This record gives sequence, structure tokens and C-alpha cells, in this order.
Amino acid sequence: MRRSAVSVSGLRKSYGDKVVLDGIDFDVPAGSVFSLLGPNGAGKTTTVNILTTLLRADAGTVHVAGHDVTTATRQVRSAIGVTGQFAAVDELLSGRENLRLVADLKHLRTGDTVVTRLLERFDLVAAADKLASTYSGGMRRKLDLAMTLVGNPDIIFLDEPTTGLDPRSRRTMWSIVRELVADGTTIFLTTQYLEEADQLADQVAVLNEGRLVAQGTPEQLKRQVPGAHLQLRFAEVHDLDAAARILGTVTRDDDELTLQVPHDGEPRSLLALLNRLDEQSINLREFAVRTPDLDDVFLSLTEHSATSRPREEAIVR
Ligand SMILES: Nc1ncnc2c1ncn2[C@@H]1O[C@H](COP(=O)(O)OP(=O)(O)OP(=O)(O)O)[C@@H](O)[C@H]1O
Repeated sequence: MRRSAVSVSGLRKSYGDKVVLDGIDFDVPAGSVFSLLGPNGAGKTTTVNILTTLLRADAGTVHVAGHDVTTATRQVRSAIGVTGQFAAVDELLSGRENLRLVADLKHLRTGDTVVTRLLERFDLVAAADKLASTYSGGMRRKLDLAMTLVGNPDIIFLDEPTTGLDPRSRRTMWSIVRELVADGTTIFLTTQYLEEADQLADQVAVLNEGRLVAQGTPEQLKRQVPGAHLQLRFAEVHDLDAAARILGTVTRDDDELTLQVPHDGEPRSLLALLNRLDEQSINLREFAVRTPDLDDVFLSLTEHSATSRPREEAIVR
């Protein structure tokens, strides 16, 4: 079995009367990506702050890189890197100077080489000597992550690393994360983007009202929500009635003139189903194959119906 990079047991934290973490347990194997998800205010940053020694827990045990976060703060700090929601970048310094500062703080003897390599890796060479205040949001995030990597920490905490980034910059960050993991780094990721967790995480945990309400691989979590189905919309009520008689077990919506049929989206059986409707001259207006994604898992576990939205694939009119 792989050793644990992070192990958390019975973790509790309250602010006054407000219980934020109500006894949570999880384990992150070394060299994997663990993603903590939860609605706004669920306690993700609180968890990261406890794991990174910035905040004391009320109860529970937390080991990071094999060290207890309350008694071995120094050892934990030397094993981790943290990229927060609010970048640590100093705007009045250049990219190179920001990196150099971190290298000096960590007493790296090969500071210059490390800084040059990181500027190259993050494609920041051309902007290296410009003030960070002139950087775009994406460049600033890259610099922030580069600063986190100075000294090669074993475990990196990324608290919403791509919030506000455009899709291209987000993908660049994802590929950097994948490279880090390939090199054996452990990543603890919090994100608002479920696609990001789906893309990167080996394990996902969903935090809601102080507890972890689900844990598993993205695939395991997706299997917990109702499965793939076909949504069929008809032209008239009599078409809807006729199709419901033919198809058997369906969920119907008379206002929308739609039927939902459990379906794996496999083309051959889809074609057979459409042919059956056609043979009966049933007037189908449109159909969509819908597969569950992490958004569905998140919404069903955290009951965030306000952000519910359909995600249709393969819409045919
Ligand atoms: N220092 C503090 N004093 C009092 N309450 C706090 C403090 N820090 C956080 N909280 C409260 O604790 C809860 C959890 O906050 P936290 O920032 O950990 O959530 P989060 O999951 O990271 O949210 P977001 O996704 O919005 O960043 C929130 O209700 C927040 O208002």
C-alpha cells in the first residue's frame, strides 16, 4: 500500500457556535491528486488552513508528510507548498525577483538555477524582468504556482487554483499539475469547477454542512447518481402517450411533452428505439442523451438546486 501524504481523523473546527468541520476523516496516498469539493462556505479553506498549519483544529488528528500538524509544524511546513486563492505574488517585484525571494527564504544554494528553470517551465522567460503588476491573471497564477514549487515540496495545496482563469490558462495549469503528479508530487486541490476535479483527481471528497457526504473516485461518485438516460420531446400529447405505451418504464413530463428513458447511449439500441417510434408514426421533435457528471453528483449531494442546469449531449432536432 502507498504511504499517506495526508491523513485526517475526527477533525473538528468551530467558529463560536458555528460548527464548520464536524468530525471529518480522509486519507491521501502519496503521489495522488485529492480534490475537496463543497459549496461556498462549506469549510474547504478552513480544512486547507488546518492542514497547512495556519489554523489550529479543535479536535482530531492530522498528519501531513508523516508529521503531526500541531506538534511538528516546522517539519510539515518544510514538506509542503501552498498556492492560495489570494496569490502570494509581490506586485512591486518582477517575476524573477519574486521567485528569487522565495529561493532565498528557503536558503537554496542553487537559487539562480532553480529560478531560471521555473521561469522556463512556466513560460515566463520573456516577462521575467517585468513587474508582476503588469502580468495577466493567468501569468500571475503561473508565477504563484512556480513560487510554490521552489524547493520541490512533496505535497502541494492548491486552493481554487484556476478560479477566474480563461479556459486556455486553466488547461495550462492542469497540464502542470499532471506533470507534478507524474514526478511523484501529491496534490491537495480545492476547486469550484467539478470538471477540474473530474480531469485531475484520483479521489474526490464532498464536504457539506461540516461532514464529508461522499468520497471516492470520480467514476465511483458518478455511479451514485441516477444513470444515463435518453430525453425525448414530442410534437403532440398523442405522440407522448403513444411513445409512453411503447417504451414502458419512463418518466413523463406532460407540460414539456418529454419522456425520460433509462438508456446507456449505445448507438445500436438507440437506433432501434428511434425506429420503433418511427414505425408507429410517432412525431419526435428532439432527443438528447444525458450522462451523469460530477455536477450531478455535487447537486444531488449538496442539494444546490439553484444552480441546476441541464447538460445535454448529442442534441438532434
Ligand atoms: N475567522 C473566521 N471567523 C468566523 N467564521 C469564519 C472564519 N473563517 C471562516 N469562517 C466561516 O466558516 C465557514 C467556512 O469557511 P471556509 O472559508 O472554510 O469555506 P470554503 O468552503 O472555503 O468557502 P468558499 O468556497 O466560499 O471559499 C463559513 O461559513 C465562513 O463564514
